[in-house]
Amino acid sequence: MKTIIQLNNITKGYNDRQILTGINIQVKEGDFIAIVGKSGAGKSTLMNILGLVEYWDEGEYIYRGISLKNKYDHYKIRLEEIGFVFQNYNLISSLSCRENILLPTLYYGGQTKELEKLAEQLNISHLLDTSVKVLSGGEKQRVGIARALILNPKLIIADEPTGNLDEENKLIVLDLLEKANENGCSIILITHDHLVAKRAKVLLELKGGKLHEKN
Ligand SMILES: Nc1ncnc2c1ncn2[C@@H]1O[C@H](COP(=O)(O)OP(=O)(O)OP(=O)(O)O)[C@@H](O)[C@H]1O
Repeated sequence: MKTIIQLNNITKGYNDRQILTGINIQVKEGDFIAIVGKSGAGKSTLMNILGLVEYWDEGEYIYRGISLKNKYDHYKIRLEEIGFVFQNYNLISSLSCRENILLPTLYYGGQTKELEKLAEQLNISHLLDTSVKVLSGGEKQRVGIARALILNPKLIIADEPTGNLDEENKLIVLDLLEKANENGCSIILITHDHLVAKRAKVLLELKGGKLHEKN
């Protein structure tokens, strides 16, 4: 399988405090990677760097064989290749589900997934014209996943996607991520939940600013 992202010895600190001390990871096509680690270990920081929303200090970020320049906005890769899912959903509450899902397409004239079909797969067709304000957590996260998938990303980066969900909705969201993975989308997620971690193909722990394989 082809490598999408490779990080070599990536470091990151805030105010002289080193958070990531040497991150090495390869994200390949078809991967489903879970990252666990204590609170404050730097998991979100790592995800933000992987998703090109935050800069790194030292080390190399290689995207599909090309070494990316630090301190440069790689918005095109972020927009066209990566879908984000968040624990607190990050939906715009004044908009409907349909409008939220279509947000990434406003800046992009390329190939999008058919909204109706996607909504059907995620079982939110009946909610498309409803305000996201009135949705349950599980429904909100399904809208969040639809928004992440609308531009056919190659990679989904999910920061605690099931953290706010009850058991039933957790399983629904996990099944949806697994289905996206079967359809060729690589997944990398952070979780505190061992059940979620077990469903991933690769489990890594962030500890002491480095990633360690965990079985
Ligand atoms: N923008 C920032 N400026 C200063 N410090 C920051 C910033 N972002 C994160 N930190 C610090 O970096 C450390 C790692 O934060 P991060 O959110 O990556 O951890 P985490 O492993 O995701 O934690 P949690 O599981 O609690 O969400 C924390 O001590 C945090 O306070």
